[in-house]
Amino acid sequence: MKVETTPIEGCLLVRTTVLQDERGFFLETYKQSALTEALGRPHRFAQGNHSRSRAGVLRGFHAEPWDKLVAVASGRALIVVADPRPESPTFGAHVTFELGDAPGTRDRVFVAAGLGNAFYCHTDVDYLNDVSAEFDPATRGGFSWSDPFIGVAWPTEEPALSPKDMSLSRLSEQHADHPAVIAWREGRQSVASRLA
Ligand SMILES: Cc1cn([C@H]2C[C@H](O)[C@@H](COP(=O)(O)OP(=O)(O)O[C@H]3O[C@@H](C)C(=O)[C@@H](O)[C@H]3O)O2)c(=O)[nH]c1=O
Repeated sequence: MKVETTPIEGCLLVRTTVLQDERGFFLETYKQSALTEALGRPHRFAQGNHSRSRAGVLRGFHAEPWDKLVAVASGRALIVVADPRPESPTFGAHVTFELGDAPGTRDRVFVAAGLGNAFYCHTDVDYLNDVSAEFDPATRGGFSWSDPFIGVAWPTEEPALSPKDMSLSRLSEQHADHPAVIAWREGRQSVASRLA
């Protein structure tokens, strides 16, 4: 298992090694020591979640005050992690991963508390996530999947969304006075350049 950093601090790619044999495969889903070393801080998981979605569903962006380790157990999904932390040098930027059945991978994505994540289902999808705190609806945050300030190249402009996700406001509205939002609005700086 190899844990790789990404341009967004707190978003890690947990590269798994898939061991195939005549029965199928085996893989380790995470190792506390490898994650702790890559994160530079201790972590623990307190709850496990499993959702099933049909093809064309998009869930997110959800920004929650707990760490998450996400995976696609079956089907294939586009996983997107965006940075809504106003003090972060990568505020508004995003990274993407294709997880699940080939051409996706069996890797996992670690999403630190405070980041936002979303996924789009290319097929029917079983999505797993371990989280570092028990669910508390009062502390959940989120922002719109379709904010041009974030600029995700989603596979469709008309995904199936929950009413809650449909009603989320844009990050660029939540932080309308942020210098990066102003620069983007005035056409002076693209958000993608914040990853450089
Ligand atoms: C997240 C969660 C939801 N629920 C309930 C609330 C609601 O009645 C039902 C469905 O909730 P939601 O519509 O918010 O579920 P969903 O949109 O699937 O939320 C998930 O989105 C993806 C992107 C993630 O990464 C997850 O961590 C989680 O935020 O399940 C729990 O009971 N426990 C939980 O931990």
